[in-house]
Amino acid sequence: MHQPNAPILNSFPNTDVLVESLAAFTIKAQKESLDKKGRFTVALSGGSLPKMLRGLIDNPAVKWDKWQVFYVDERVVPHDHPDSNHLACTTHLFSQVPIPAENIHPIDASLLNDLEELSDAYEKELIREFAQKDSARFPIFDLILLGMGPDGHTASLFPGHELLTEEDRWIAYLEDSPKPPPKRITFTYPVINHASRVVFVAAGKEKVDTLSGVLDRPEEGLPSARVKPAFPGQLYWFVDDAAAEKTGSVSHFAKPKHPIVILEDVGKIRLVKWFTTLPTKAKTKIIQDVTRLVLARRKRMCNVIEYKGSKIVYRQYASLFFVCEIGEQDNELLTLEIIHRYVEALDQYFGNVSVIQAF
Ligand SMILES: O=C(O)[C@H](O)[C@@H](O)[C@H](O)[C@H](O)COP(=O)(O)O
Repeated sequence: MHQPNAPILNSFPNTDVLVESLAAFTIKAQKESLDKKGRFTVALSGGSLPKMLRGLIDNPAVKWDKWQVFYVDERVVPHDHPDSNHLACTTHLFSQVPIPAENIHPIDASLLNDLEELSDAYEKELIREFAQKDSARFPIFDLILLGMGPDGHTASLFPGHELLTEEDRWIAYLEDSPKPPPKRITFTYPVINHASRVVFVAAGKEKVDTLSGVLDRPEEGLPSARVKPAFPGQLYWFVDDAAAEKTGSVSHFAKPKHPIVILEDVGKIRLVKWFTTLPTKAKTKIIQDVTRLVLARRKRMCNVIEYKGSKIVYRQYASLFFVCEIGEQDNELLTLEIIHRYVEALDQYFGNVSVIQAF
């Protein structure tokens, strides 16, 4: 039996870039699912997540009529209650896009007084969608989007709660949620961990310690660290740099002191990521120098160029050059490896990274 795939961590300088990348990722997942089976099954969380999906609004690539949307967890309140996750998703997303109402699956608001019936009814709603199509024992969602609370909870699975060990039910309920409101229903781990893709979205410095705990010390068993989609499922993290600040898993890659540049062979800059604050003039000069030096290289030449007390390390992939400026003491072979890993990660999202349009 295969071990679960290692999580893929993406850290972005701010939420706007995160939102854009999350939308691109979702559209790619949608395409893969539609190509395979003509529909796209998605589960959404509450909290800050609905707002993070704004990159999908006005995006012609989204085939809303093919989406079937469920809620990872829901607070047991009427649909128009300010605590309702369905209301949050409707306000921030569904009311602004052409999704057919029947493709959205909220809880049955007539059952709010009976949590057992409410969760059973939601489980049946899932069964109607998934049974005989994707799965028998557990549904296989194409995409589950999760948030993470500062205590490490995800969905409505809280630290130390008995639901962390639920193995049979698809949907469980709780009446003692530490995060208000106390009454909720939630996907269980078997459902989350059977998905094809699970994405955590976490931004802000209040998540920094928890994120480091979840990624660097998963053995501590925080609820978010228990999300490990079964092979071939894949777990992704979309976070901002503020949340990733202490995470060892990215520090070697996402925190170099110098820029990373993606340059097209015709001299066009495709992407620049700075890790230091410099005046615009100085940045422009560095980019001009890097472009000139790299494009003047012939194929067989060494991939390292000395540059004003630092080193420029580059690798060419088809028409794209991936360039890093590193310090004199930094290891160029390691940098070449890091570039390669970066290209592999990009490949996973966008397909062939040599296809310029992907950027
Ligand atoms: O209904 C809920 O409360 C959520 O589904 C919950 O699991 C949420 O995703 C996290 O608490 C993160 O919330 P933030 O993104 O607001 O921090």
